[in-house]
Amino acid sequence: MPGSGQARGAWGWHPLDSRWAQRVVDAAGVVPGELVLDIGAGNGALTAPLVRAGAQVVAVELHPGRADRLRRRFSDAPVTVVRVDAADLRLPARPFRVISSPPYGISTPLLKRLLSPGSRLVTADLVLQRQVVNRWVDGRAPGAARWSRYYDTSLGIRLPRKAFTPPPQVDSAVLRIERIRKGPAAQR
Ligand SMILES: C[S@@+](CC[C@H](N)C(=O)[O-])C[C@H]1O[C@@H](n2cnc3c(N)ncnc32)[C@H](O)[C@@H]1O
Repeated sequence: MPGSGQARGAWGWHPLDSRWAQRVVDAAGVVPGELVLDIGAGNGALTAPLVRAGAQVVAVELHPGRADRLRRRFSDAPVTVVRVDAADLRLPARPFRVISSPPYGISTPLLKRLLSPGSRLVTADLVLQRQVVNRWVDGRAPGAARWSRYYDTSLGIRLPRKAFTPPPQVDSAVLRIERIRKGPAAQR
């Protein structure tokens, strides 16, 4: 499969209700001017409250129609829309945050990428399947021995199924990741 986003069914989605999107952004505590990646931005459910919070947003969206709609919707806002597979995303060279509700099917490769050596990730607030969040919080996720030296993980807000339309079959929560120490390449 050329990119995880092109897997069968990857375009099926569960957009976040705008009130829940606002809660996710409020809980993340954005400081105006921060660089925030919204990965799998869809129609901009999280992008909109991020803009209101004063973030400089990079909205990553692979679907061509959704990427076009994002460009039109946020043409007057500090939003850069990037149409790319999240698996191939080039990470910013300066410190950045991620606040996103990505497709659940790409959670693991996305997290591996964000936590890879040299990443300037400062925090991530990711809406994920609750089981996946538990694995990351309990230190059972792949590569924990390495990344847990540099990052803390914790359970953020829990989202009821009705926070999405249509409601998914699984429970969701925010996985909060915070850098505690600079990684080897980031120290240079
Ligand atoms: C679960 S939806 C969430 C949309 C939006 N963040 C929200 O909360 O309403 C995930 C989005 O990721 C996009 N997507 C799917 N695979 C992708 C990939 N590999 N790279 C980037 N975006 C992808 C889908 O088109 C969809 O818009």
